Amino acid sequence: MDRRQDENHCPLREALLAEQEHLSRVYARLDELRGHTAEAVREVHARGGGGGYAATVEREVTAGERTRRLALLSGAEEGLCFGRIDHRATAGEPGDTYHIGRIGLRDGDHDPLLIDWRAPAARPFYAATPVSPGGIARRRHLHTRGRTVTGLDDEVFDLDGLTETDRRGLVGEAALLASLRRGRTGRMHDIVSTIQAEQDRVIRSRLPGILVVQGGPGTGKTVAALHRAAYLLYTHRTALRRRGILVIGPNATFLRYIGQVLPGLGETDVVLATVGELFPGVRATAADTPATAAVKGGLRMAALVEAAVADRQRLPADLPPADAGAARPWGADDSGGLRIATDGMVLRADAATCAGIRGLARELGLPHNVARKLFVTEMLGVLALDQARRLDRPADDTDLRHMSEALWAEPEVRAGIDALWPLLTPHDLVGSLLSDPAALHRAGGAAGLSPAECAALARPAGAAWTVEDVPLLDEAAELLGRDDSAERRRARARAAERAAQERYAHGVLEFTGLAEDAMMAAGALADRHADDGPRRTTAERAAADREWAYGHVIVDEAQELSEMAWRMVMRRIPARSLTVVGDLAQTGSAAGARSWAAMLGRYANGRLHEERLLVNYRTPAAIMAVAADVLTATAPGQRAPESVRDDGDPPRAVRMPAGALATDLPRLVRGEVERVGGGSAEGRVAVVVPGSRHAEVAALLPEAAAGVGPEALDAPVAVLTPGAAKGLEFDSVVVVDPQAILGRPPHGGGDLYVALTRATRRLTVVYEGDLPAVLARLSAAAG
Ligand SMILES: Nc1ncnc2c1ncn2[C@@H]1O[C@H](COP(=O)(O)OP(=O)(O)OP(=O)(O)O)[C@@H](O)[C@H]1O
Repeated sequence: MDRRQDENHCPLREALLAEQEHLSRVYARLDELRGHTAEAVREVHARGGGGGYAATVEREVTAGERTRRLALLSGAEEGLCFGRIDHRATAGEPGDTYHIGRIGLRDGDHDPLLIDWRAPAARPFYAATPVSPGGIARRRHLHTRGRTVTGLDDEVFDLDGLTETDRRGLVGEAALLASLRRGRTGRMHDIVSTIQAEQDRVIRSRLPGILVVQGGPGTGKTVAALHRAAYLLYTHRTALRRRGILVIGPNATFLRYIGQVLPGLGETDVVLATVGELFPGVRATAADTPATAAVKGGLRMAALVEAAVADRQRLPADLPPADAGAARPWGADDSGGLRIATDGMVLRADAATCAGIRGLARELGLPHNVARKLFVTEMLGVLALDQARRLDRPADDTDLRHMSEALWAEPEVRAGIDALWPLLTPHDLVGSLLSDPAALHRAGGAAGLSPAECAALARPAGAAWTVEDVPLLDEAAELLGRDDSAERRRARARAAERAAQERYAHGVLEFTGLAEDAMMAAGALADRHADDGPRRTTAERAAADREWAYGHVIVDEAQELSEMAWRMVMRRIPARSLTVVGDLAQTGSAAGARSWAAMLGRYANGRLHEERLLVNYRTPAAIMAVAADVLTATAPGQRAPESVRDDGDPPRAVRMPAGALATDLPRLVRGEVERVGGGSAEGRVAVVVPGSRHAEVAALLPEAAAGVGPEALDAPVAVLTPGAAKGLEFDSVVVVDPQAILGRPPHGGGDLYVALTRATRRLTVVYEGDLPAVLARLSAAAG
């Protein structure tokens, strides 16, 4: 707080009055624009449904734009204006003053009333520091409740006569700290009014290339990444609205935790997904064991899947024998050729011919299912020729083509050729590979896997997909491709029609004046009319399409992604425009990252840029000191962030013998609920337990949300494993059995570090026997 501010001092009252006057003008303008826009939406709907295609398109463009605008204006009520910057006076001329807010507004004369926080003119509000004020004389934070100004918080940058130390002391932390001390609600909030300079650098980084944001727990990586999405959509609206932004998070709970931030900022063209959901049609949530995950996440799996595809392109001699007693009309003959009994005769293709056709099809370098077309055509040609010979019937090319077609209609012929080069789905290929130890060893051998590694991959047929399987499915889809020639013929016809529609849409955009706005690209508009199906947003279309190329991808908790997962993610973003946020000290997955360069360098083409966030905004210093000890002991190369908060209660350790857990733990947890929230919606408690004890502890706390699903965010108490707690935060955290958490391979130290750093106010560690040595600071505290 500016030290000149004091309740009895006139300048403050005057300043409050002046700000109130401005805020009232801003809200009056907002109301006015809402009224106009609502009226405009009503007007376009009132035009009715007549007028044919042209009128429908025009109506839809206009209605869509106006509705979007109305939603933006309606969503900007709370905290609409939160700051102001005063530029330095120059040559006797007063400097410009701008008010900063959630959206941009101009008055009736088009003069700016409010600058959107993402606009270049707002940048100094976030970037100015006492050392480099960037032409700013003062930054003011406005505190408001509803439409009333309740307080001011000034940082003065050109106050002569202050020492450097005094200037640093002026940095207005009041607004930030007030925001950080609020109780947690189970939902992340936006931070537009208090973005810090180091975070602002991340948010406004250039669009192209891979930006890695490495930062310890609570440094605002997630929240900065989400604001970056909003900033990019604002700054590169045309390109990104069309292609959308994909945000990848670690689990459904986390996605729900962050889910309100972007809509809260007025942005909806964003797909939120976990790695387990990136393959359309599969929603994997189960995880493999660390040993299996370590093998499955490695890049050699790409070679393994490739070898598995090649293994399904067989020669007759490779075909598995028919089951005992089940005679098959097709199979290998004595010399390794193909024999097919059909329509009263036996047709043959010798071994060398089959090998030659397979070689030809492979040489095409096309995906398996696409190259199959050539394999089938050639094999049918050979069989048709054999048939003609056996019938002693001369046949020209036209006859042979007809005979081939007739043969393809015979089930035995189809089955015989399918056995050599089957049409495969990714599900067939990966499912049958993992449940067939012999096939695993063949493909594994070709990919350089040891027998033990192949054995680690094996599992029963029909097992549910795991998160680690999803990149394999994606890899398989890539290698298998689709035989889409018929589809392509239809697409060519549609494309011609669409080109005509796009030309028409251009006309509509110009006519309605929206072309200028660039909010609606003609292509996107034409897309919406290209089929008769339900109208879908960019986000919906992108989520359903495996081959969708996004405009930007944000990956949170990125340290958990394996090499194979990154391969899959990179297919979604051929332009390689990514924001990757994570903390190498928190890696829990056996196949996760140990170095960003090692994980991502191969995709970056020299454009890998790393930013570091070093200040922890979540965890009070006393709790962070406990976590830092764990980090030092278990990951000596990593550095814990500095806490900005020194409030909160002293962390404590509570010894609870096994026999007392059933009565004492529920009592302790109830006490925490009372302390942090008194039963109100604000104030939340997490009990973090090792995976091996989750069920046992959850059973002791029946009122808690024990699932790992999003419902964990709705109850006042959640029982979570360290993995499920990743990225979340709670007012009070109770860590049960730290020794077992520490002991879990491969990254028990990282897991305990994650668990301890979820707390915003209170930390309790419940242990049996002796407290682990890495938590010695706690026993001193308890003593
Ligand atoms: N500038 C800021 N103003 C207000 N709150 C902030 C700011 N920066 C971060 N926070 C708050 O700090 C908390 C931690 O932020 P966030 O979850 O983004 O950290 P993180 O680096 O992703 O942590 P972790 O690695 O533990 O997942 C959140 O409650 C966030 O809202």
